[in-house]
Amino acid sequence: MAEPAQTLDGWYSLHDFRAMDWTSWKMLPSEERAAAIAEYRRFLDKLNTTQAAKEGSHALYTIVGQKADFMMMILRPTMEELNELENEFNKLKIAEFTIPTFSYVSVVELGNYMPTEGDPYENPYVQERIYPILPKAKHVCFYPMDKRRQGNDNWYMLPMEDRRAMMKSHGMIGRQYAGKVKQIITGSVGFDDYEWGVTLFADDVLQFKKLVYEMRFDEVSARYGEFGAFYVGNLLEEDGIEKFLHV
Ligand code: VOV
Repeated sequence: MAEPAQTLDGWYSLHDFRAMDWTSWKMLPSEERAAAIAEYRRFLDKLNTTQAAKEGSHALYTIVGQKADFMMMILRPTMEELNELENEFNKLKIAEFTIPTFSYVSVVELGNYMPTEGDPYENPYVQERIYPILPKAKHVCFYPMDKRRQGNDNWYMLPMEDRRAMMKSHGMIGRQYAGKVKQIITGSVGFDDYEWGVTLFADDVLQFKKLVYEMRFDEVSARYGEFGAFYVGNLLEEDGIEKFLHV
């Protein structure tokens, strides 16, 4: 049996994609719409308080294309907290006008392909990576992915040294995008339908295409990567919520 990679696991993650039911939303009297927006903003204020205390993080993006209208990504120390927040959102007035289109449950993960010194959970670099405060980047890109397990191309049958060498090459490509793209890799084996969620943040949306394309030529993606649906979106600042929901 090949040696499994050890993972360092941080905050639990929920990506929640919603479409808006604009027709019903438009039919709501304007004062009720305003009250629903105010209630949603109070919910976001609560998330902001948690984030300021570094007890979790969240991000809000509009989604381009028909797969969804917006996405909330929420990070919390426990799965229970994620579930509570999901239910809390679903009980808000605004949720009555949203249609869930996709969700993804995972946990922020760092592998041991690039070893660190000492107790990794005490390492400030590791802590920053597995308990990340999500950046206010202008754009987000999310997709789930697997490593292939087919015939001769079975990632999980490869010796550790081979996988480590390939992950090193992967990391070298990624490093060229330092300062342009921030990646958060969340592990979802046992939690959701793919093995990882890839969430990328960038101010220049074109960098997603350049990075993902370049990685397609790298062995670990070219030979072993299998991908789910891609979502791309634009930052929804809290003071932009009213404009987004204006009808
Ligand atoms: C922004 C760039 C960037 C950088 C710097 C980067 C670096 C690294 C390093 C150093 C490591 C290994 C250690 C660890 O942290 O686990 C990883 C790990 C991983 N990556 Fe990555 N990755 C990037 C970016 C990046 C992208 C764009 C993708 C999607 C692949 C594609 O083709 O679309 C990806 C995937 C992953 C995955 C699924 C894992 C876990 C694989 C496993 O088998 O465990 N990743 N990644």
